[in-house]
Amino acid sequence: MDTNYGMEIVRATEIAALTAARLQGLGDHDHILNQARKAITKTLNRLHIDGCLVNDRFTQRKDTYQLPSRIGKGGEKTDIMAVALEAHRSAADGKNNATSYAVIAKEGSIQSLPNLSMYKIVVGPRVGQVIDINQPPAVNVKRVARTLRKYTENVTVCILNQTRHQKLINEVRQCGARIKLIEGGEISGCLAALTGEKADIYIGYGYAPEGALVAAAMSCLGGYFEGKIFYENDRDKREAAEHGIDDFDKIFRLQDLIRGKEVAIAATGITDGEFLEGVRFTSNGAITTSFVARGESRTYRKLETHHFFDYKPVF
Ligand SMILES: O=P(O)(O)OC[C@H]1O[C@](O)(COP(=O)(O)O)[C@@H](O)[C@@H]1O
Repeated sequence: MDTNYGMEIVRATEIAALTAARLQGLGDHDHILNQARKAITKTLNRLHIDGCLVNDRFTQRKDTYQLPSRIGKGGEKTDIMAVALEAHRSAADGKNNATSYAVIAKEGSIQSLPNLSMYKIVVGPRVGQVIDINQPPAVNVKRVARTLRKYTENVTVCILNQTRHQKLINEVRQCGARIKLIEGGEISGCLAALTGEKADIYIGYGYAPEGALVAAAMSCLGGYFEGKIFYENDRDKREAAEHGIDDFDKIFRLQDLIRGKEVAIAATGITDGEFLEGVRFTSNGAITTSFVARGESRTYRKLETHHFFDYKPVF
């Protein structure tokens, strides 16, 4: 891509984060999600791109504001993913881990995925390709421990707090590793494992489209990912086939989800999370924490942005 779009899309995640943070804790799940989606759309639409929206989990969901299928003012053809507000229930309930994400990539390079569950294992570049999704969690945790030269007891496994993860949680407990249980926001849990700052490995079910976003981050930061779509019935398989998926046992890895290095990702924290701090309001504005990364250069920026509402009339 001709432009470093990372610095452009971070403005959109910042605006979505500021918008959502204003509604944090008010308890209205749909409203906060819709407002964040409107805000990110407005800013992304100012970009000089002809962006094709892919992997929006809320497409066709009734009562949810719909992002347009083409984004931008026109220009370079790109793919674009926008998760205006991940963990919207957490944000509406005033809980942790709500984050805004956007990804821009060369046209046709992002795999379109069905709106189905995906089991994922994510590790950072210091761990690399030692994991195997077909092995039990304890085996993978022990491989991570060995590679990082840590005692298993000192390995931190990030898991979403869901009832269907109880077996996983028990197995990890039995092997002695530490657990970081998060209430929502699997992407931020995966990114925590990628950077290795707050977790060493992420394991568990989430949505398939989120897998592509994690893969985009991995194209920029390194790391290793394996994901398997969970099919409950033939209808799920037909849905996957519409996205060009015909191998229903396929293990998805980075190169299956993001083709090439021409990708940029931005994220801004809304509530405090595993990966980024949430929005902090001040007497005259707010401070946001974001990260921006680009696949081609692997440059990774962490930004603290000071917003002054006197000069941002929309707030
Ligand atoms: O519990 P479920 O329905 O499998 O949902 C898992 C999903 O929930 C989340 O934690 C939060 O989802 P939302 O962004 O829709 O609020 C995602 O990160 C994750 O993919």
